[in-house]
Amino acid sequence: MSSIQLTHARYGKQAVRVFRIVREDKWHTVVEYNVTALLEGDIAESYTKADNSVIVATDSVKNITYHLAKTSPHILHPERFALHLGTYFVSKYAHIHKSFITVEQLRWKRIDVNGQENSHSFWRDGDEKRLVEVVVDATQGKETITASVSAGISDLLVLKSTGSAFENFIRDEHTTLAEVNDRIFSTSVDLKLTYAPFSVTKNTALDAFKLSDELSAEGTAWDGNAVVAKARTATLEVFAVDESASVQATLYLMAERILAENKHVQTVSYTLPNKHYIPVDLRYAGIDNLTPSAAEVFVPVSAPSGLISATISRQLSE
Ligand SMILES: O=c1[nH]c(=O)c2[nH]c(=O)[nH]c2[nH]1
Repeated sequence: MSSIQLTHARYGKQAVRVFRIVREDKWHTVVEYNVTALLEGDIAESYTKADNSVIVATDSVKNITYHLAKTSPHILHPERFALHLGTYFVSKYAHIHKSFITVEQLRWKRIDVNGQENSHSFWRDGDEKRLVEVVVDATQGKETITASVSAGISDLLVLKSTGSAFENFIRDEHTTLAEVNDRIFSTSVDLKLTYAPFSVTKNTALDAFKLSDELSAEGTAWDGNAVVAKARTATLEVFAVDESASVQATLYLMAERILAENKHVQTVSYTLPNKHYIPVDLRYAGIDNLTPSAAEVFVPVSAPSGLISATISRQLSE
């Protein structure tokens, strides 16, 4: 008889919804996060022997998440909060060797009243999310903990009405698509940046968490709010001004600019659906709506869409 074994085990809480107000007198700042916190370690017997004595209840995982949302000085910085939370789990529990924290931040933007930012009123600025993924790895022991951080954005919907062509692709017996030198280009940007792994020290303080000066310098994962904001600007600006030969070519230019502007970013990954807009054929009415310069009425096609993705990495020797 063949034997079986547990080859992978990870558990925790997902979709922990956290809303936090930070008050500086009457000036309020708010964040809304969806947090997932998953754990690995010496937990096999909870699966194989029904032994719950190794389980930090997922309810406790949720409680720790809310506790830190109250006490962590880093709550307004999703990378820092995720690092604090992930390091806490592997530091507090001897048998937990790895934590996986993801934070999805929703967009609350301050309302402008007569050109002035209101101190306590916000609006939901679209479906875009800011994403952070942190893995805290203590499998080499609690004195040599390493953290890996990736961060980015998802669901940033963009469209340009010209400055995009698609020509010179393979034409064979399967081809029906016409070449176009002017088309609509629309995509929903998913962007992920990764940083080189770094070491963190064991930390069970619920109200403090620090990295070295070097690891918390400008442009590091610790500075993620600024890095992601800059990457977002680069994405939008390149998208807007590039005379796009294809989604692929524009994607590469965006990633190239992010790597050039952010020396601590190691890799840039984009996933870009090509959200097609098809000019309506009005020839039956004697109207030209098909030649690119005359195309004004389009059908937004929700499916299928192209799907273009790539990862662009910094050469290790750089
Ligand atoms: O930018 C594009 N890349 C493609 O690979 C592709 N394929 C396609 O049909 N249209 C497009 N557009």
